[in-house]
Amino acid sequence: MTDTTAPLGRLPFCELHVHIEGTLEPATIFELAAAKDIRLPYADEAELAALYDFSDLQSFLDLYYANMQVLQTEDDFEALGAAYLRRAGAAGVVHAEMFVDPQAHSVRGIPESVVLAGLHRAIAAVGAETGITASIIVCVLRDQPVDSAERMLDRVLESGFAIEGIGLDSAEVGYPPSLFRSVFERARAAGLHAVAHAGEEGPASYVWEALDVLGVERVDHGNRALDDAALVARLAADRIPLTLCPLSNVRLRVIPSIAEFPLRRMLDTGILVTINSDDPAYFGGYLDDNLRALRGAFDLGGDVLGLLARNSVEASFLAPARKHALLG
Ligand code: HPA
Ligand SMILES: [Zn+2]
Repeated sequence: MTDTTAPLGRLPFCELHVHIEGTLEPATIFELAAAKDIRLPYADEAELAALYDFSDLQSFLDLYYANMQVLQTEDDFEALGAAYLRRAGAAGVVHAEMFVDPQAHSVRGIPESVVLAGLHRAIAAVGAETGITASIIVCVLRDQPVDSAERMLDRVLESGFAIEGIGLDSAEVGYPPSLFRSVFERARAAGLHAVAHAGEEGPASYVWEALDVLGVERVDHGNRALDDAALVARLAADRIPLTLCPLSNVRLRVIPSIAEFPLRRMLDTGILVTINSDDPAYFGGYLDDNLRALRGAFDLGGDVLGLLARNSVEASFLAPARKHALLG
């Protein structure tokens, strides 16, 4: 019998694909709404939870953006970030690179500086408490105009807050990465790392564009890369990591069930794959829950878990000395 109770064990994992707004738990949505006198369109948590039955990425995004209305102040973003970091740290995550969607907040009148100040307070507070480290990757909403992304980047850079990188997320099909060439060029010139969601619902050609037009160093999801042998060879040869998200793939119907998650195929190609939670409050679990689901489905041995932990460290943007210390 495989022991599925302690999936992270003592292995040091980095989480590289988690949307901080996707850690907003139903109970917190109701608490924040009550505190602010916001009328939610659901009577209680059970009615909200019943909506977490998604048919595709867009059906999830509609709820994800609607629920963000309860996030308004620096304190709200601090509490959101702190709750995630405590939860992740308790499961054994030693470092997290957290996505945030500034345009989803600025459109509601909440400046980038408020969002970033709250998240930085959370990183400092929980870091001091537990030793976990974290950084922030600001994501461009690819279904919004390029001009909106340019202004978001301007304001993030002007804010002076430390930012690890730029990413690309939201509705994928119909919004190829190449639309955002100029934004990514400026971000990389400003010293930011670059990543992008590609090949979750969109085709392998979007993964090529993310690499060759945006210059990304990691691809988020990237499942559809398996459709293209030349792309697989490129990802493996250049050691471009994929940040895979098993429970997300099941809940957004990218795959029919966890048993179809292409972990073995991915590992066999030699691509540097990592396991992540994406939007844990929406998709049924945090990083440890994702690993537990994989262990339940695939009878993974300690060797594979060890490899996934090492890959997560290698794929992170941590300084070489810290990587070395974590890799032992
Ligand atoms: O899984 C996702 N895909 C694209 N955009 C997102 N924004 C939050 N989660 C996701
Ligand atoms: Zn994602």
